Amino acid sequence: MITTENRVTQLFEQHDDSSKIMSLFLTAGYPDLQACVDLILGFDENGVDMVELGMPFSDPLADGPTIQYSSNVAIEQGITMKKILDIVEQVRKQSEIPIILMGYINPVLRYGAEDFCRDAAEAGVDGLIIPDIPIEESGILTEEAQRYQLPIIYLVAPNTSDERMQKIDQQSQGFVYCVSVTGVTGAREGDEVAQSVQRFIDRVKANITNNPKMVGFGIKSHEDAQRIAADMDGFIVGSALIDTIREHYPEEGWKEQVFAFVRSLKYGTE
Ligand SMILES: O=P(O)(O)OC[C@@H](O)[C@@H](O)c1c[nH]c2ccccc12
Repeated sequence: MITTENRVTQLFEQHDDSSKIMSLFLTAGYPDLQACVDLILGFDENGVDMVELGMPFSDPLADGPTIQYSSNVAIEQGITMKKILDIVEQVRKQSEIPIILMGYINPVLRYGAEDFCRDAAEAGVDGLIIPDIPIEESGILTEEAQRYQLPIIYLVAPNTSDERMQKIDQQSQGFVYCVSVTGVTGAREGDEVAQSVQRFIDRVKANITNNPKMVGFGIKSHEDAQRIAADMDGFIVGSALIDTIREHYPEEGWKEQVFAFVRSLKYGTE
């Protein structure tokens, strides 16, 4: 159990039902280090409730082309674990927005599980999502995460059985990440996501009763989000955000373009 109040826990406790919680996934160090800090600070002022900061990895098995692209940009510019934690530290000087680190286990173990959890907690990280550790293998991180009061958030997907969803719900802390489609990340065309997703959402509702539920994958507009997250606590957008950054960076006024997109995701077109 996480004992002291954590920013993620607080977010869900204090949130009223008037709107869905919006979490954005941004690759750490994309489009460059300083811009990444500026974006997160701006998110806080433009309706974003939580940030998933992606730790770039050279072999990202679940990432679609957009996120792979942003990871490659960050890696080419020399992103490291230390620099990722620096980003969080910089943000924490000015903002209390909940930040979750998301990435693969390999770089975490290379850094050292204990050192990683300690440094992450000290920098002001509020939780971890490590998609490639299943609950059965979470022992490599749980004790350390617990020691530094870092919730570990687990994922469910359409191919997760009812029974397994219940197990994951028992172990997950903070919320459960509901991946709405099987396959890699990325904005999908038309109604593809909404149509296939309802059965999954119904199973999520029946089996995940302990934790708040966030839904992600393929959401690219306010309308998508309202439809897909109707029965969820909130939604996560990654690729559509990164595509928007890619479209405008570094032209003049690029950040304002990105923030306008972010507001439209949360509130609809102004
Ligand atoms: O990009 P999308 O389709 O908007 O979905 C978010 C997703 O990319 C982000 O949360 C994520 C990035 N890498 C992942 C690996 C596994 C699960 C989820 C993720």
